[in-house]
Amino acid sequence: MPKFAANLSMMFNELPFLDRFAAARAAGFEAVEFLFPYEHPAEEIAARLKGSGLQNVLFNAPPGDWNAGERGMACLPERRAEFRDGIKRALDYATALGCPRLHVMAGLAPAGGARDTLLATYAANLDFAAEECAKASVKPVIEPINHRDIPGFFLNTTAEAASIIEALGPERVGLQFDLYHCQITEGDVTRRAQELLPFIAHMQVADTPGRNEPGTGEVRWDFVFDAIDSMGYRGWIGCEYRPKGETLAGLGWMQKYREHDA
Ligand SMILES: O=C(O)C(=O)[C@@H](O)CO
Ligand SMILES: [Mg+2]
Repeated sequence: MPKFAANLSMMFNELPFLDRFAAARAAGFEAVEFLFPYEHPAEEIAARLKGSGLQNVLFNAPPGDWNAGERGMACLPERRAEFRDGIKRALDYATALGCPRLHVMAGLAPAGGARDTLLATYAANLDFAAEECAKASVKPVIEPINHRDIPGFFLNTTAEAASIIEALGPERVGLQFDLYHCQITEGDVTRRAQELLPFIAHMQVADTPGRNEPGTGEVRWDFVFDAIDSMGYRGWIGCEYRPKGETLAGLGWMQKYREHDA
């Protein structure tokens, strides 16, 4: 049975961030993910997790100046020191929150930047992240992102991600397989999931093209989730979608997975 985690950066936006934990638990979730915890003390988030009986299964390393458009810095040669500091900061949070996965965003490829240099920086930074994460029993994950949502993002395809992971060692760095991005960039999502299964350490989902709940767009999710389950994926699937209306009203698609569980 697929296991779904609520993405608290996108879901339950009717509430302030810290109140979304209890709301997710009341809606039946047992796990949550979010983009960035850094505006809140780790102890405060840990208390919300404990108080709601939730586990935190994923969050992101500091991305640089998000409001200025930055989307990570792992591929940026001149940001290596900042990248390293960010990984250490993220691991302090991961330790406090008991979180097993850390999403390390590649960043935007600078105009005119030589791809070989960016790739070498990306690999070296991920190697550093893998070393540090291993000490904290955390697995860093990388995610190919479509060019429509983040134009210029350095990592776009699952093939690129797989070749980087293969070089670094799939036991050290995993794939964050976001079916929404894959459907936009590549399609063929169940075949991709099957081929990439040995690399996948976390999944995320939203329907396409609107990035809303499963069932609001073009994909037949019953088929996809059954296929993912049958192929033996037992990790978390983060609900990284923007609810079309109120979060709770849009959770009908999950009902059959809960009823099956009972
Ligand atoms: O956008 C996504 O997809 C993510 O998973 C985020 O972590 C990065 O924007
Ligand atoms: Mg994602």
